[in-house]
Amino acid sequence: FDTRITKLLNIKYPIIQGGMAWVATAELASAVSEAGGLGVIGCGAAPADIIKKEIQKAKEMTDKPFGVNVMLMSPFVDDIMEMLYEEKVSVVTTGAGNPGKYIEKLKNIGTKVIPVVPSVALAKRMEKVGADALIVEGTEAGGHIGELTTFTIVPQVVDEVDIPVIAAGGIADGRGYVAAVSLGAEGVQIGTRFVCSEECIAHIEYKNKIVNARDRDAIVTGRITGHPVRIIKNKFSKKLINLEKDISNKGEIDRLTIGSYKKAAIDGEIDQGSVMAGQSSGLIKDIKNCKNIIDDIIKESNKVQSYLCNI
Ligand SMILES: O=C(O)COc1ccc(-c2c[nH]c(CNC(=O)Nc3ncc(Sc4ccccn4)s3)n2)cc1
Repeated sequence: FDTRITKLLNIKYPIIQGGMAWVATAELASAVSEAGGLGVIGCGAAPADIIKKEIQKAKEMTDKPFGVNVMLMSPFVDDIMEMLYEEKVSVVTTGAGNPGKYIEKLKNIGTKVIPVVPSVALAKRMEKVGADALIVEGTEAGGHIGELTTFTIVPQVVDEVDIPVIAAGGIADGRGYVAAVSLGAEGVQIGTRFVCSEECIAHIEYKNKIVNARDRDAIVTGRITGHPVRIIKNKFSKKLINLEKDISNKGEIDRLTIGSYKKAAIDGEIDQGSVMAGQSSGLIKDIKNCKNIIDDIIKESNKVQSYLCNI
């Protein structure tokens, strides 16, 4: 499983855990890193001191590398970056924006910078401003998404950049890992699958909603506000879909969506909150610990690869 990603990040397997707001805490990140992947603490829209505490906790829970994911639409993004210049974590991933103005300072302190990009144009721009690698995320992913599928956007970016590509969006098992590598990726980022892990502090109702979800339950809302977000169908999503019939509800939709993720993910109000999850929800049938999640991906990918060698 040695790729430029395992070398760049000094990890055993090129499996990155998605840094999801609220639920990607030190417990989850350290469990993934201990299991040989890269655990990632999710900043979401939290203030810098809260994230600093999570980083300290992770440093006590594992000696292995872990990362921090910065959601660039957070009102606290500048404070978070200032704190990260001090903390010197090994990896920073970014989402929902362009991290161009922070990359140089992070790289100067030895932090690897890996932006999530949903398109070729942004991928080329990020390579030009010094990204160490790219997480190329397909529309299958949960939360804030682009419009292109993993299957099509990953090879197009691989063809256009020289830095390593990590595929994300819809990957939850060994088949997805092997498929991503076939498309030219040198690693995968996995989010929804890790929400349904024992170590993740997400509410059990949120985990069960994902486990019980079927193939067509992870729908997209917010396209009309310019912030498409993939969530699992529930009473709340039906309310959003109704509001979307009238563009004048734009502000209300955004406010409802961002503010209500905690309600589902932490408080377990899975009918009245936004249950952010990807289309891989239909593949996820159990809740298991991070070591088993990673070991099962590796075992299944070995099986798939030996099968591929014989066809
Ligand atoms: O062109 C530019 O300046 C930036 O363009 C981009 C557009 C999209 C992305 C992107 C897509 N996916 C990701 C990584 N994933 C995510 O960021 N997932 C998220 N889930 C919930 C979030 S909170 C939120 C934020 C906005 C609206 C609603 N909710 S952020 N980044 C990255 C860059």
